Amino acid sequence: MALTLISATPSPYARKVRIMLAEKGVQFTLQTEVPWDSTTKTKDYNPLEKLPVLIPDKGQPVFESHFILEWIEAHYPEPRLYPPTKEKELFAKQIQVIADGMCDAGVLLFFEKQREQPSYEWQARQRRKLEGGMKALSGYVGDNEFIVDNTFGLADIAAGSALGWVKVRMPEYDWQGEYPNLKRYSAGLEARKSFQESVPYPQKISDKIV
Ligand SMILES: N[C@@H](CCC(=O)N[C@@H](CS(=O)(=O)O)C(=O)NCC(=O)O)C(=O)O
Repeated sequence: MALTLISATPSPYARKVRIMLAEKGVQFTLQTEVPWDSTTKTKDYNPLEKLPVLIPDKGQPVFESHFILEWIEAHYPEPRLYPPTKEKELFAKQIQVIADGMCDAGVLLFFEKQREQPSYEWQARQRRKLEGGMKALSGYVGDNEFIVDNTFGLADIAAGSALGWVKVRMPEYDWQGEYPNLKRYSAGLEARKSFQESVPYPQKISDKIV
């Protein structure tokens, strides 16, 4: 089955998908876009007009990153990247909720800063969510190399992608100084080939969006 992934250079959500496909050795075509520009093709495949979108050459487009990862694990089960028991799988998914939520808050913060009259209160609210998530991740990582059973998997893909995104998109946020264990954890993940092949970087947005 041929796969195409609609992605964007800074996208932490798309990076999760790129990392999982790479860790499973699944070949795919990377279609890099700016989802905020009128040139994007996302609306042709996702009624919510968001990337990532995974497009199999047979069947329906798959969208929403956490669902795309489940779809990949179901169709390409080896090597397993979801924990072996339901309880541990649910725990890994809860870590993904925290990681994705940090990115959601960070994205809202990023665009709020570009408004003609940014709301201080709204920025403070989003920053609290980001910082709260960071503290929670630090607690879950502890002194381990990986979060669930100290085995690389879904939780690390999600947490690692979120940390990599904050590092690029919010260089002023010194989470690595505040949480040395997260600095160590993130560096360990970024050394993996799947992470090295998908390092995020800013995109140029042409259209006015906020
Ligand atoms: N919950 C979604 C979030 C995806 C998302 O917000 N994607 C952004 C691009 S990026 O933030 O990942 O770079 C997008 O397409 N935004 C366009 C839009 O929201 O209209 C997921 O996990 O896939």
